[in-house]
Order: sequence, then C-alpha cells, then structure tokens
Amino acid sequence: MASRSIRLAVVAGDGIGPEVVAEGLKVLDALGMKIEQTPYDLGAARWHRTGETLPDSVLAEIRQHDAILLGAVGDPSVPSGVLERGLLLRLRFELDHFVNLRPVRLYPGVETPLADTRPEDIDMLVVREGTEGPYAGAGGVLRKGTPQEVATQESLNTAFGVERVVRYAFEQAARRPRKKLTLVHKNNVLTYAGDLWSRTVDAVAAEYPDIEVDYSHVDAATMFFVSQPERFDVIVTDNLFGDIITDLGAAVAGGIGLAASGNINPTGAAPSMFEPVHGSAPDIAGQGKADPTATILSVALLLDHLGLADEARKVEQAVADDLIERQGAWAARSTREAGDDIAERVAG
Ligand SMILES: NC(=O)C1=CN([C@@H]2O[C@H](COP(=O)(O)OP(=O)(O)OC[C@H]3O[C@@H](n4cnc5c(N)ncnc54)[C@H](O)[C@@H]3O)[C@@H](O)[C@H]2O)C=CC1
Ligand SMILES: CC(C)CC(=O)C(=O)O
Ligand SMILES: [Mg+2]
Repeated sequence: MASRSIRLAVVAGDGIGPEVVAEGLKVLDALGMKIEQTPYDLGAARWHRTGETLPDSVLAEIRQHDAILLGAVGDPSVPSGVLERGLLLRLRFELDHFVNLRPVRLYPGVETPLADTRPEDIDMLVVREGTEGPYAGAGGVLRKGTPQEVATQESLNTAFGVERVVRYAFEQAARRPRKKLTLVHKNNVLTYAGDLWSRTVDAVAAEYPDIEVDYSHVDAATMFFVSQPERFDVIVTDNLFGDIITDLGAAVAGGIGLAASGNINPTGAAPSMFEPVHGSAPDIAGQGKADPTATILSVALLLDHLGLADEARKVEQAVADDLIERQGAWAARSTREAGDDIAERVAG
C-alpha cells in the first residue's frame, strides 16, 4: 500500500467539518506520503444549491477510493435528519460500514472530570454496530400533525448483522492485553433485540475461551463510565447505544474534541470512512475554536486501517506529545495553530 499513492476521498461537510479536516490533511501531508485527494462538495451548501444529499454518481466515485476522511454533516439551515440520514448514514449503509470503531482513551496530560482517575483507568474500545438498530430507518408516521399522530421508529437487528459485529469485537478483544468483552444493551426491556444480541455473544464466546465476557445494561453502563471506567475493555453494542455512550466516553476522556472514530467495512469490499465522533458544532463554526485533535486521531485510525502502522503510530505519538505539552492550554491556540503544532511534530 505504501509504495503507491493512496486515493483519499475527502468529505469536509458542514460547520467545523472543513476546519478540522484541513488540519487532518495537514498532518497527512507532514508524513510526506503520496496521497491523491479528491474533495467532494457534499453537505448543506450543495443541498441548498441543488437539493441533493448524495447523488448515486458521487457515491459510485467515492467507492473507487482507498478510504474516506469526513469532517461532520448537519446544519441548522437544513431540516434535521436530511443530511444526517441522506448523506452520512447513506455513506455508512451503502458502503456497509458495519463496524463503528470508537476508542475511548485518556491520554496522559489530559484532564478528566472524574476524580482520582489515571490514564490506565480509561482505555476502552467501543465496537458500535453501524448499519442496523434504530438508525436503519424502519418505522413511520400516521396522522401526522394531528393530535392523533403516531410515530414509530423500529430497531432492526438481524442475526447476520449482529454476529458479524460481535465476531469483530471478539477479535479485537483477543488482541488486547486484558481480553475482556462487555455487551452493552437493554435486554431486560428490549427483549427481542436484546435476546438476539445476548445469544449471539454467548455463542461466539464459546470460540474464545480466553476472553472474559460480561454484560451491562446501557443505563448502568453510563453510570460505570463515570464511577468505574476501568471496568471496561472492549464494548460491543448496538448503533444507538454506541452513539450515546461514546459521547459520554469522550467527555470522561477529556472532551469531544479528542474522540476519533472509524466506520469500517472489514471485508475491504468498499472504502472505510474515518471521522471525529463530534458533529458540525454550529455554535463554534468559523471561529477557529474547534479542536482538530479528534480528526487527526481519526487520520491515525485511517492509516492503521490501510496497513500503515508506522505512520499511524507517528501521528498518534505526535498527538500524545502535544497533549502532554498542552496541559489544559487548549484555549490559547486556534484550530490551525493546533494543527500546525501536531504537523510539525509529525514532520519531526
Ligand atoms: N458524524 C456527524 O457528522 C455528526 C453530525 N452531527 C450533527 O452536527 C450538528 C450539531 O450537533 P450537536 O448535537 O450540537 O453535536 P456536536 O458534536 O456538533 O456539538 C456538541 C458540543 O460539542 C462542541 N464541540 C464539538 N466538536 C468540537 C471540537 N472539535 N472542538 C471543540 N468543541 C467541539 C460543540 O461546540 C457543542 O458545544 C447537528 O446537525 C447534528 O445532527 C452530530 C453528531 C455527529
Ligand atoms: C449524526 C448521526 C447520524 C450520527 C452520530 O451522532 C454519530 O455517529 O456519532
Ligand atoms: Mg454521535
């Protein structure tokens, strides 16, 4: 992979998306690698201009790349859900990103709101299912706009979909020193879906006798994230629970500006997509206030995914060193200055 140029599709998106993506690309450039970047004009501006979210022809072009770097989508000027479903979720679903990989890690030097918590206490890998659950879009509305309106939003869980993500999570757990996997769900109430998830984890666990397996209801898991984060190593969970607990994970591990993610298609049949966990943050867009670190760490995940482990470690180390030096001084730098500092370290 390293010998030829990497074809990278870039979807900067909305709000702070373009600001943080610029810094992610700056860090990639600092590695001195051959990267063919194709920028895609997708997001609120295109929707206003053309009414399009993700035309089929653009999706077909994006498929021809090795990976995708995405900033964030969503804008207050566009009805909620239009871009989130029509662009972001469409990319995840069409490219079959069934693993949404979200490390939750407290880096040395980073302040956590949790008392007496050391970096070794917060080191988890959340494996969130990416193509099913309540995000699948099943449901509908009856008698809309009347006092008798009924809205349903169903959670789709298939044996195939659950098993493949659970297997992926076990593989991840097997590679980590603690070898522990926790299923997070709500199987005491969501009895149909929860039962499928629990039975699947039990069945796959039989093939991994060295892995300690446990279970936490999602409500209790949110409490443990704050009170005993050291309980968790690898977490496997559904699309919605994974979305929610990883914002909480970001908060306990130093803030949403540090949380990275990868939407992975482990089969390699389509490009995987890397993006910060955060959204388009319209409240700070255009002000140079966004922390680009989450995007830069997502670039490290992208490099790792492409088999460029040395380059990935270089980027991650540059971020780790920057975080130690930062010591709470984030507000003193703009988005661009933070990107410059990290890129300089990468360039060495
Ligand atoms: N993957 C994506 O494209 C996502 C898109 N969204 C969309 O983004 C829009 C805003 O959603 P919100 O719920 O407000 O979530 P958000 O993550 O954009 O912002 C939540 C809070 O975190 C802050 N924040 C986010 N990223 C930051 C960064 N890099 N540095 C410093 N502060 C940061 C924001 O200023 C805001 O106060 C909505 O349209 C939403 O649908 C939300 C989450 C993910
Ligand atoms: C905007 C949503 C579709 C997704 C989201 O919040 C996320 O993936 O973290
Ligand atoms: Mg989210």
